[in-house]
Amino acid sequence: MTFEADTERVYPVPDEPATMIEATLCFPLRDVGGTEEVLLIEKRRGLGEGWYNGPGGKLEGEETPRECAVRETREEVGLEIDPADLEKAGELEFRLDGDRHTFCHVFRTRQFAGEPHPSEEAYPEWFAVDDVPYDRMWEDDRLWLPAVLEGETVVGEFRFVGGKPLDEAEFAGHDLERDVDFDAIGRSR
Ligand SMILES: CNc1ncnc2c1ncn2[C@@H]1O[C@H](COP(=O)(O)OP(=O)(O)OP(=O)(O)O)[C@@H](O)[C@H]1O
Repeated sequence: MTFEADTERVYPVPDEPATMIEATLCFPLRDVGGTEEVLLIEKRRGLGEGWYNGPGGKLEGEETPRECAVRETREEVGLEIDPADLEKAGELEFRLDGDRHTFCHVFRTRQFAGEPHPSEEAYPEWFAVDDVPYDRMWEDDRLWLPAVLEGETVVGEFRFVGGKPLDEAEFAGHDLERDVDFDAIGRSR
């Protein structure tokens, strides 16, 4: 539920459902003999099944986005990350038929321990950053992920239409801002 303040009272905005999902994506990066690589997962179940994405998922309980990204990366591919080593790289809002559907915090890191291994939910695979399989990913990824992999920051809104589920909806438009200083606006958590 979101609220809008006027001078006298605070009231709910009727067209914003209370069900918006808050989620994370995490992109581990490494250098192999001068080639920059990113760890993606092939999602084996749930939303976006069969597509590549970063490790990630929905916030649970009282955890912060950073804690969620660490937990999801551990659960999905077995890498251990210190939350302080995650760099906030983006905030993405996915809208479905005009309603806010998912708000996603994007992180990247070069510091992690362990070797990625498959889980029930995900099959991990390293890709050169200039050979990312955008044709097997969410349609919006090609619009913001290249910037994230180049070390930039992004804030974007991506609009889908055509009813649920989100991964069967049609991509209809977007707005994207680059070079956002998340520390300066107090949004690096
Ligand atoms: C619309 N365009 C999109 N583009 C890129 N990424 C998108 C996305 N829409 C959702 N995502 C991400 O997909 C993951 C699903 O979350 P995830 O918790 O794995 O969902 P799933 O339905 O499988 O639920 P479980 O928690 O496994 O039960 C989560 O990181 C979320 O940010």
